[in-house]
Amino acid sequence: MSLSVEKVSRSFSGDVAVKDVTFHAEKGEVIGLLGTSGCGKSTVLRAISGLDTGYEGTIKVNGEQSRSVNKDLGIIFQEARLMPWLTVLENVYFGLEGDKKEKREKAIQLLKQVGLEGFEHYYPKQLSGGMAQRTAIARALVTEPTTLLLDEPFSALDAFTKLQLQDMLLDLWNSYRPTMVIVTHDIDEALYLCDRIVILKGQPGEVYDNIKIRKPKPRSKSDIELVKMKERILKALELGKEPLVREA
Ligand SMILES: Nc1ncnc2c1ncn2[C@@H]1O[C@H](COP(=O)(O)OP(=O)(O)OP(=O)(O)O)[C@@H](O)[C@H]1O
Repeated sequence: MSLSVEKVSRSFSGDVAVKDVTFHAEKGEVIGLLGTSGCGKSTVLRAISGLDTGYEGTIKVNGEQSRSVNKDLGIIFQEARLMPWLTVLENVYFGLEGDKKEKREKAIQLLKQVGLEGFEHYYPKQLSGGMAQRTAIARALVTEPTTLLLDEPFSALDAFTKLQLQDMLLDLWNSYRPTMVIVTHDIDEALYLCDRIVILKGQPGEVYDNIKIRKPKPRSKSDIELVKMKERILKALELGKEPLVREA
């Protein structure tokens, strides 16, 4: 098991934000954490990342208990969070250790893969939102993490750029095969990218449904099975209180 989240609960000042959240990912599996605003998606992701350690329960990444920020993890946020005084290239290799020439070569290769060849010496203020996010994705992948955590990575982008970056992420996943957890509000995005969708619901947020998607990728957005799953997810987000399925 590449990622195991077992009965994770988190309270803030006595208020329970998420309760007994459990799900698992095989190596290279792409998990979508889906749910309405405030149900605790980012709270769960922060616990997995090791940025937050105040939770109850157990999280294991590659079999190891995760209680601190881990080199095996790459994190991508909604905003690119680049360092403004560094170039695109320097931002990408900043966290790498070792020989400078090798670091630069690795970063240049990643920048090529995210479509930023020729922009290596730009500064963040010269980039569009999509270019900044491409840089952030290159930075997260340059260390070749086994696990990539993405917190609403495309939600600040325009619709067209978002579709382009979803395809780019699929290509990168094909090259590096990290296990991924993507927090999103966007059902279409989850159905396009994910092998499993975990639906959180309620306050405190609990796992309401856990749907395995066996369709090979890339997928057609009008695929009839995916359309049916979308209906199931919409229903899950609107109706009912009891969990449907713990894990398919
Ligand atoms: N550091 C914190 N201190 C206090 N409360 C917090 C903290 N982090 C999260 N919460 C609370 O936990 C609950 C879940 O928040 P979280 O951001 O995880 O939800 P979310 O599903 O990611 O929401 P959104 O989709 O709007 O980003 C909310 O009620 C939020 O106010």
